[in-house]
Amino acid sequence: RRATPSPPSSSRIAGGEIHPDPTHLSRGMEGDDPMDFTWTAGWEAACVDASPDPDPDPAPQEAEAEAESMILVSGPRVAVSGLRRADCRAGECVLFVNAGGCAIQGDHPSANLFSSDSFFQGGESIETSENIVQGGDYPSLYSSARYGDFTYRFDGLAPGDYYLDLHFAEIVHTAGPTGIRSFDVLVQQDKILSQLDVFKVVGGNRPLQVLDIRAFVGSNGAITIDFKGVRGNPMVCGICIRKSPATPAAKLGTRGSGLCKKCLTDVEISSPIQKRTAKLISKYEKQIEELTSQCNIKSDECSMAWSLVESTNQELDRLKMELHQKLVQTDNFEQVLDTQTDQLRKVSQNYENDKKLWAAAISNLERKIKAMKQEQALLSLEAHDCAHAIPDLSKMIEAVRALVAQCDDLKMKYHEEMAKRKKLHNIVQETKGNIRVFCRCRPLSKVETSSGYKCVVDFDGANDGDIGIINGGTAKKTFKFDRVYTPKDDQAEVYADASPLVTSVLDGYNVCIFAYGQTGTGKTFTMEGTERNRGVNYRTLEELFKIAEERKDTVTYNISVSVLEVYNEQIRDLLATSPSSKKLEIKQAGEGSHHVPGIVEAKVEDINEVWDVLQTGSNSRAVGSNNVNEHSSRSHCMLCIMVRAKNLINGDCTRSKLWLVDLAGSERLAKTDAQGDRLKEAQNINRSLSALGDVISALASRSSHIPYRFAL
Ligand SMILES: Nc1ncnc2c1ncn2[C@@H]1O[C@H](COP(=O)(O)OP(=O)(O)OP(=O)(O)O)[C@@H](O)[C@H]1O
Repeated sequence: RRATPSPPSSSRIAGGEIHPDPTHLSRGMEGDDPMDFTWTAGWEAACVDASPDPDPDPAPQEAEAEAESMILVSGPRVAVSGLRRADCRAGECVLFVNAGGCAIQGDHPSANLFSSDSFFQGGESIETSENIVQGGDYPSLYSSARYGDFTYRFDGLAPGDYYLDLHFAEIVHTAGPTGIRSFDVLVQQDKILSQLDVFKVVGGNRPLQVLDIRAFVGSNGAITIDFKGVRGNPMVCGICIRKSPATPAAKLGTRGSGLCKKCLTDVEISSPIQKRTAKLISKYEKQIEELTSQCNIKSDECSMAWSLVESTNQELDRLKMELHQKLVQTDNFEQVLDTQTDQLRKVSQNYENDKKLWAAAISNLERKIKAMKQEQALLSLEAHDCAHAIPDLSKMIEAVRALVAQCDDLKMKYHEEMAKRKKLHNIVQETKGNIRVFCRCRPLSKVETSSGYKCVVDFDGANDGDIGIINGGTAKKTFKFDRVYTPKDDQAEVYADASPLVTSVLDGYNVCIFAYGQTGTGKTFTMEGTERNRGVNYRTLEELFKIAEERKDTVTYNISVSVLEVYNEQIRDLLATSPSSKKLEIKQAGEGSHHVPGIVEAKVEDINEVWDVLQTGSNSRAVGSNNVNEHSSRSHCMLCIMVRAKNLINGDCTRSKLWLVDLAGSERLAKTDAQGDRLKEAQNINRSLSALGDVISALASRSSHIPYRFAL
């Protein structure tokens, strides 16, 4: 009958609990001798009765060697037969557990030989009724086993060195095959058996002992034995814990003796086990030698292989470097290629555009050539006709030359005539009088008319230059002028008499036009006028530019303008953008010629610039008010036009000035009721006008002394 691991019958399989025997262990721990267990009596008896196996069946050495190859540590030995009485060393034994089974009594009923299965955790108990071959003196030990993944933990042990004996038998897969079950065994967590395959070593229903496994118990007083399946479940039949004898097992030295670990002396070894151990050692030493020589060969091979690897790595590094350089070169080439591709694309585009343009140009040229050919054909015909007319052409050329000569002669005569005209024009002006006085009477203003004022001027003799002042019904008082303008005469008529003087200025003569009269009589209106009704100033400059334009082929003119104001005998530059601390003064440059050093001379190119200049001057002019005329100016405003002329034919240069003056009001002091600053202003105005009158009188009477200085 074969044992089966599952499902076991309740009577034959116990659950996986820890079942320490407190009685045994407490007694063992409490007593002075830890081996003083009741069940050890059975062992003692067994030892006494022990007798050599009459028919020992020595295990094949191959099987032992096979089992030893699974032992990872030095020291343990293998027995391929069951436990015999002769092997029992009761003096050393602390505990013998019948794994998976119950307690077994020895020859003395009072003492157990093996304790029942306890101290385990996990696994199941199994047993078999089949015969255990080579089962030794206690085959029932191998009829039961703990089966599965399980652990044994033995507590309460005195610290020190112990030996463990493990008893195995394959009682489940008794017919194999090899490798159906293999497992590891760890003692105190150190693996001592690796992939133990009991069937492989001894076959089914045969005992296998692994003896003398060393274990050290520390202060925790415990030994743990872990069984871990590699393939299938592990199983164990018995565990024996033995106290290490006082003299520990010595390492074998020479054949038949061992080296004591404590005293390092040779100890005689005579037991068959020790002999076998020595044999194994010799065998392993040979194997070690062989392995060492193989290892050396392999080391040399490794060394060579390593050198090869190193040289290969160096070559690999070199190749990597080369590859990197090639990649960099490739990148550079790609960039250059991209740039050149772009350039090529642009060139290609330009080429296409140029091609189109050239095609259009060629087409255009072809059309033109065609037209020119037609024209050339016509011209050929005309040329043919002209060839006949060449004699007439020569005559014509002669005639043109004669005309050119005649033109040059006429041109010379024209200039001579122009010079004469200029001279005669100015003689005429002088004949009219170097000093001419015109009188203009303005119309009554609306305020004056609505206030009931009446005109007291008689214009009956106006055409002859006479005006009469009707004075309260008595005989009228008559005054004579070079010309009288009635209120009906407009600005253009007033300017008509000033116009010839402009020609004189451009011919190089100095001219002065000024307006004189009481406040509010129309001086400013006459000289400046308004934007819609321009006065003498604007019209004069307009005429200047007009004549200059007419003469531009023969004379170039350079015209500049200054505007100044005389107020309270102080000169102020009305074109200066910022007030100057320097006092301006009139200097006499020659007889009848004056200038003001430092004054702004604004160069004007056309009449629009002139108007801007006149407006600037007009805005800057000092204006106040008094009770005669609210907007009357109390300063003399003087506009000076400087003309520089260059005759392009004969190179003559002239400089001349035209003064256009708007004098301050000439009313009498008593009539203005002026006081304070206004009185001072009026006094200065009257004094300057009086000096001007003296100059004019002296000029008119051709006096040898002209009192210019007082008038300055
Ligand atoms: N011929 C005219 N026709 C119409 N209105 C005129 C004429 N002359 C002057 N006036 C007007 O008379 C007023 C005074 O003229 P204006 O200011 O020219 O006098 P003024 O002599 O310059 O005075 P002041 O001495 O105070 O400068 C202005 O309103 C002006 O428009």
